Amino acid sequence: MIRFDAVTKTYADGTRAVGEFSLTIPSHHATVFVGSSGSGKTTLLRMVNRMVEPTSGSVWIDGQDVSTADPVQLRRSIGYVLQQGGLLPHRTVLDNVATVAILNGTPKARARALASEMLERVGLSADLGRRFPAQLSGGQQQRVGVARALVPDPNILLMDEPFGAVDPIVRRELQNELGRLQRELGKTILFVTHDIDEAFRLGDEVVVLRTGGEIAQCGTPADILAHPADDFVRHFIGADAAGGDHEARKLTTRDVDGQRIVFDSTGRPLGVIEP
Ligand SMILES: Nc1ncnc2c1ncn2[C@@H]1O[C@H](COP(=O)(O)OP(=O)(O)OP(=O)(O)O)[C@@H](O)[C@H]1O
Repeated sequence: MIRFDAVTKTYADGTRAVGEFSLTIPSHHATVFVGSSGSGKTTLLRMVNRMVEPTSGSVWIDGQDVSTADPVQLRRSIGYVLQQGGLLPHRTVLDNVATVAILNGTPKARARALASEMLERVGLSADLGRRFPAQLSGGQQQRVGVARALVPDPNILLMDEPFGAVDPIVRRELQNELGRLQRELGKTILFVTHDIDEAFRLGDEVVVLRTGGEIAQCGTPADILAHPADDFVRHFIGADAAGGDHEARKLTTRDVDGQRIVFDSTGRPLGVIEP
């Protein structure tokens, strides 16, 4: 469980990125922070592994205040996947994936075996492990980023727009794979995106943020779709006919063969909401 307790963040230049933010994130679920650029999503995510220190307030993981944890240990115990993979360019893919396990004290051979297994698990063949990151496609690099984060078997996985830089088809594939992995592994995932469709597809719980890290609405995708809290949320999820940034669409849900399907205004199915 991750708990944000009245955290705020004002950067050195005076930018108030997060007002006062409190939220409990349940274990073994995927929680998605979604909001437009500058709403404070990344700032909040990075408070969890202390890459950003709150100006006031605290973040707790399973009852421990993270400000009392050793930051290096903390970061090694939490998986972190970034938009631009963050892979080490001069190390092979296999070594990239094995690195954190080695740093955590796993013997090299064992770490490499784990890395190889994890590459397969994220849908990459073992022989890709011998390549260097630049010899992979963007989608493959993101899979490597996910594998690398999972090798130390962290309880928590932080994902900051991990699929933002790949084309829509690959993006959809990666989302599906992550959904599958999550069903298998049951990690506590905190995922940041500005894409509401991605948020609804991946989140058990979705937190819609306004500027300053203010929570506009928090709930399951079905709750938010069925009962948007206000005009801001209605607009953000594209459910208002006025459109704005999003293509105008009215979303509806319908139960089909025991599954809850989301449809757009033209009747096109957008996806299935997991029960
Ligand atoms: N190091 C920094 N110094 C000053 N201001 C910052 C810093 N990092 C972020 N900010 C500002 O804080 C606010 C929140 O930024 P943050 O990156 O958390 O938002 P975000 O919702 O993740 O945005 P994006 O989707 O564009 O990544 C923005 O106004 C941003 O310009």
